[in-house]
Amino acid sequence: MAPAVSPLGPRPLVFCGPSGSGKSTLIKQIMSDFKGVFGFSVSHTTRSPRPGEVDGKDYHYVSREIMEKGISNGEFIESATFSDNMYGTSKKAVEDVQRSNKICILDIDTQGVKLIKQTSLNPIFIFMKPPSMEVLEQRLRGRNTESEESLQKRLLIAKAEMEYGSEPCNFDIIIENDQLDKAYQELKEFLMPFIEEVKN
Ligand SMILES: Nc1ncnc2c1ncn2[C@@H]1O[C@H](COP(=O)(O)OP(=O)(O)OP(=O)(O)O)[C@@H](O)[C@H]1O
Ligand SMILES: Nc1nc2c(ncn2[C@@H]2O[C@H](COP(=O)(O)O)[C@@H](O)[C@H]2O)c(=O)[nH]1
Repeated sequence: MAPAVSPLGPRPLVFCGPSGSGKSTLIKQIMSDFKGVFGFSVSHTTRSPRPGEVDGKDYHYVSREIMEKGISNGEFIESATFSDNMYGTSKKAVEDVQRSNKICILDIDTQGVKLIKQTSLNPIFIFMKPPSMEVLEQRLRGRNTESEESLQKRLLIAKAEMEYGSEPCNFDIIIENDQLDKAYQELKEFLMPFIEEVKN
């Protein structure tokens, strides 16, 4: 049975796309330009924090044991293993944002998207596409957050995610993130009706 999610507040947004496609960059920009409109669903993960990441803001960093316990207690809407680490969206993370009447933003992988589609959350699905696999690799390397092993795993997963992203009807919009400004304008234009609804 699909997990129950309370239909609170505005429709959430699900951002998906290969690691390095620019999801966090665009999410941060839209949240900063429209303060008070969006709230981020802070996921749980078993991966270690990167320099600059803040516990409770970027992720809830937890042990595998805690994560597994939470999942078996039914605390998560969805969860997945991505490149050897566990990630998951707790019901609380989404409900906390929805209760404040903000648009809840989820940043999740394609496994999570498939699971969310089986719930009553009814979000808008946005796929962030890099201009090419070569550019994706350059950007991931440039971010300097991954070991060579992790980078190769992420690039392998990216191929499958690109296929899922390009299948018709899996996403409400596919945004190619080539020039950052252009991708941001496209995102902003798409989201404007939802932003206006929350502001009014
Ligand atoms: N249009 C762009 N042009 C050049 N660099 C970009 C562009 N968009 C994002 N980047 C850079 O690419 C890197 C990856 O972006 P980002 O971290 O936002 O990706 P992500 O999709 O959130 O990745 P992950 O899923 O691993 O968290 C960052 O260093 C970011 O600054
Ligand atoms: N299914 C889920 N995927 C998630 C969640 N939080 C993040 N992610 C995705 O994991 C990868 C890797 O993220 P990173 O921060 O280690 O680079 C990326 O695709 C995220 O979108 C989640 O709660 N559930």
